[in-house]
Amino acid sequence: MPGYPLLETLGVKPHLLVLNKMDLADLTEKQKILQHLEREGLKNVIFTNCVKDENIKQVVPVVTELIGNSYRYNRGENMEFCIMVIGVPNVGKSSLINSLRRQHLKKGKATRVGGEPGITRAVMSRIQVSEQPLMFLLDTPGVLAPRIESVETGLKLALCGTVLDHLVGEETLADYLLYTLNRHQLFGYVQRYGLGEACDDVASVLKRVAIKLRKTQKVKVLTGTGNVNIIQPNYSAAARDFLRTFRSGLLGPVMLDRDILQGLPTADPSQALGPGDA
Ligand SMILES: Nc1nc2c(ncn2[C@@H]2O[C@H](COP(=O)(O)OP(=O)(O)OP(=O)(O)O)[C@@H](O)[C@H]2O)c(=O)[nH]1
Repeated sequence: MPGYPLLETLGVKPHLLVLNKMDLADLTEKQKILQHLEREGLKNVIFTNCVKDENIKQVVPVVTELIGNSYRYNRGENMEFCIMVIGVPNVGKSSLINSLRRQHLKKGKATRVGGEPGITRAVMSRIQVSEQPLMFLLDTPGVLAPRIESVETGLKLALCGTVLDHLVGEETLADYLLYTLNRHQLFGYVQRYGLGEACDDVASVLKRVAIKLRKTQKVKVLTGTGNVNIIQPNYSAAARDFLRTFRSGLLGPVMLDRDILQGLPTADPSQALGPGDA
């Protein structure tokens, strides 16, 4: 995500950037991502998948080391670690806490998870995630920067489900999704919806999606000679399905911020560009 306004506020505190939902991201250019983040002052980065508990075991040791190396103001002999989980809505903050508990305490859910932004409504009491060291996490409601730097950044955030879809408009988002898939040459949607070939007209794509899902509705049209019933695709339902399919990874992993990485030198020349990265 471009811009880390919280970094200024948190600058003095040790912090770890957890990039979750790694299963949905195209990490072909992982080194470039890390380089870019380092240039922004973010050195401690872990990619995770909280659904499959991937890389979760790295979190506690890294956090322990970071705190160990930091100035322990007001801590005295208190050996407890209390850490705040901060991030945009729907990024997986609650899932991270639950995953850490599964890994370290063999305990399940402590905090509610949901597929929509805004599931966590209030700062909850601290939740234990590790015994040795004794570590507590505070789940917080998702936050977005008060000002989004550009319309495109806003659309990327919306595509990731950080705002409720209807606030942007499902069809607008579906249009941006189609544009993104075509730009990244991710043509999985062509076969999935039986389109025959890539298409940049969102209405045509949504029509196919609606027909495939049988999401069509009868509409009465008044003509000069009387009423006629016509079958119309349910574009909203089709747009919702298109977005859901993308967000579950079925249209392939994507790196939405690829444009930001372009122009950065590739650290490892053996890292060939993947299909769609031309
Ligand atoms: N594919 C994938 N989905 C994930 C991952 N982590 C969480 N999710 C899903 O993302 C959705 C949001 O997860 P939450 O943990 O509720 O996110 P949150 O950041 O706490 O959300 P808010 O409370 O709205 O701020 C849920 O449907 C999770 O199952 C992941 O690593 N990969």
